[in-house]
Amino acid sequence: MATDFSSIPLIDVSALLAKCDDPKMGEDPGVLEVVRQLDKACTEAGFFYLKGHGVSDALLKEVKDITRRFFELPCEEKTKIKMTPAAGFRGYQRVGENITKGTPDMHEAIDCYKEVTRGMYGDLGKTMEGYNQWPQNPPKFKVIMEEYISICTGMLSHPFISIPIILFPGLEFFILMMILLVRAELARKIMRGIALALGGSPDEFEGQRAGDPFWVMRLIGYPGLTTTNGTHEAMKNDIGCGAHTDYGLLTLLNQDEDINALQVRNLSGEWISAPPVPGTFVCNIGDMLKIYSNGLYESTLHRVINNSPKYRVSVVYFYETNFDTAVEPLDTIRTRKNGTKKFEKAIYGEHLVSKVLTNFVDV
Ligand SMILES: N=C(N)NCCCC[C@H](N)C(=O)O
Ligand SMILES: O=C(O)CCC(=O)C(=O)O
Ligand SMILES: [Fe+2]
Repeated sequence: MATDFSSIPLIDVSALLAKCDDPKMGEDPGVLEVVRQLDKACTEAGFFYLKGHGVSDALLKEVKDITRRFFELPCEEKTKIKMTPAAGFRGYQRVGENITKGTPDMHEAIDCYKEVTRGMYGDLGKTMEGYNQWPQNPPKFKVIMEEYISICTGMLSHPFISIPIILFPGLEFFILMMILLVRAELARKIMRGIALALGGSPDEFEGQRAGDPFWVMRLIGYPGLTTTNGTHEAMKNDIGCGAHTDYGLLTLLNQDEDINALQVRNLSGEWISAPPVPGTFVCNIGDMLKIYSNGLYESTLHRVINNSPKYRVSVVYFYETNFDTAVEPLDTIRTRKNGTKKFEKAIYGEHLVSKVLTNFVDV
C-alpha cells in the first residue's frame, strides 16, 4: 500500500536491537517507538534506511572493496566461478546476463544462496541444489563474505554452531555463543520489530515461517558510463537493474557511498532517489512480507541507473522465509483490519525458482 512518498525515512533501530531477546520487549517504550517507525515506513514506502544496526563501518566497506577487486580481475579469472544450473545458479554472471522483464541488465554479479544439499527440499528444491562458488582471488573472499552473511542472518539457526553447543556445553562454547549472540542476527531482529508492528508476537517469523531462513546474497557491479572522447554519454540510458520487487521478507542493501543510482517508485509512478547515506543499510520489503502483512506493506518497485562515470558496487543481502514454507496473511488484529485475506498461499521456494529460471538467458 505505497503512498506518494518523496523521500525514504531513516530509522535508528538501536533500541530494538538492545531489547530484542527480552520477553517483555513489546512493552518497552524505546522498542515501541522503533516499531512505530518501522510500521510507518513499511506502510508508506516499503523502504527505509537502517541506522544503529551495530555492523561496523569497516566491515561494510570491506565487503564492497573486496567485491570491487574481484570485478576488476580479467574475464578469464572471473568466469572460473561462472554461474551454472549445475551449481544451483550460484556464481559469476557477466554484464547483460541477468534479465529483468525481458531486458538485459547492465550489471555483473556473483549470486550466493544458502547451500542446498541433494534432496533437501525434494523436487521443490532441485533447481537450487548446490554449493556456493567462491573465488580464490582476491584472497580471504570467502571468509569475509561468510562473516558478513552470519552477521546478517544470525548464527543461532545455524546447525554447525548450535549442535556443538548442545553436545559440548563447555566454557569455550559458552564464550563462542555469547560472542555470536551479541554480534549477529540483524535481519532476524528487525523482523521481530516488524512482527510487533503487524500486531503479532515478536516470534511470528520464527519456527515454521522463517526460523531456518533461506538467505540470498548478490554482489553486484554496475559499470560507469563509458567515455567517448572524454565525454560520458555513450550509455546514458542503460539500466543497471530494471524495475523489480524483491522476493522474500527483508533486503539489506549496502551500497557504494558516493554514487546516487538506486531509485524507488512511489504510488504515482515517480522514481524517488535513494542516495547513499554513509553507515546505513537501505532496507526494503519483499513479496513474502507483502503477503504476510495482507498487503499492508508493499514490496516496492525499484531499479538502478548508474549515470556516474564511476563503477558502482553494492552488496545485497536478502533475508527470506524457510524455503518450503507456505506463506499466507498472518491472522493478527492489524492484518485482519485490512479486510479479508487478499492473497492465496504462496510457497516461497516456488516463487524463488520461478524467478531464477527466468532471470537469465542461455545458461
Ligand atoms: N534475489 C533477488 N531479489 N534478486 C533481485 C534481482 C532483480 C533482477 C531480476 N532479474 C528480476 O527480474 O527479478
Ligand atoms: O544495487 C542496488 O542498489 C539494488 C540491487 C537490487 O535491487 C537487487 O539486487 O535486488
Ligand atoms: Fe532489488
